[in-house]
Amino acid sequence: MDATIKSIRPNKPSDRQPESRPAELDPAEFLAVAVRADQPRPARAEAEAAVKTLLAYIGENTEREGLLDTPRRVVEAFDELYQGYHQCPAEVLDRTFGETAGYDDFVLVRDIEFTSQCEHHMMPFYGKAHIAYTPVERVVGLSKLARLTDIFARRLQTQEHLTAQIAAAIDEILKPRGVAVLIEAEHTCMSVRGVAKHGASTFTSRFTGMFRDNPAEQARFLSLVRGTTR
Ligand SMILES: Nc1nc2c(ncn2[C@@H]2O[C@H](COP(=O)(O)OP(=O)(O)OP(=O)(O)O)[C@@H](O)[C@H]2O)c(=O)[nH]1
Ligand SMILES: [Zn+2]
Repeated sequence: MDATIKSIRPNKPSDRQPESRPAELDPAEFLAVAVRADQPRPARAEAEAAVKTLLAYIGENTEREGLLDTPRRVVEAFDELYQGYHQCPAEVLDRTFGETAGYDDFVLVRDIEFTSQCEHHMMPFYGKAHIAYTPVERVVGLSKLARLTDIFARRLQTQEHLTAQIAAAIDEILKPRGVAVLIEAEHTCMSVRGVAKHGASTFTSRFTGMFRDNPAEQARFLSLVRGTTR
């Protein structure tokens, strides 16, 4: 059985949205730092105690030598995996360059590796993001598209939400002629637990502006992503 989910197809006219940004996306979530400095959060010691509780829950002896430092390590790993809550997408795309010699095609960065955590099970999903945008006069540093991907990936996510947030941030901040984002990923909550299907890939895409309105541009983006130029 082919478990691959493919949601990519050129938009039919009836699919076109008048707004490039989906209504459910709040600019506060894709433009700003997600955790405000004044937001109350549990102390680190409380987080470590919670890890100890989970260890006891699975039946472990929390006092054995090999586990003594585990709560600290887990909380440190969380700090790393979820650092995107403290990072600002708008700042990453802040620096642009104007000397483009009138460049007027889209810019595509393909195969941006990422790891994110699914918000249903807090288990990793990982894969590649492919991002294109068509600049208006100014371009952004290429690495910034990868940095933007990491900011959103290092938060609890669904793949659909991650895809939409990346597109919305680029759309809102750079105001390009269009954005195309395609993400392909494997979800460990689906491969190592639950239905346990290894190798199933999930594809999600978001097109705005000229990519949304012009199926030929979508097709050109998709063929470049697949490595087959037209
Ligand atoms: N749409 C979407 N679903 C996801 C994503 N990550 C995980 N899921 C799914 O979230 C669903 C949660 O379903 P529930 O029935 O509430 O939870 P569950 O009992 O653990 O489901 P199973 O995984 O089927 O065992 C599962 O079908 C997951 O495969 C994602 O990024 N997008
Ligand atoms: Zn999951």
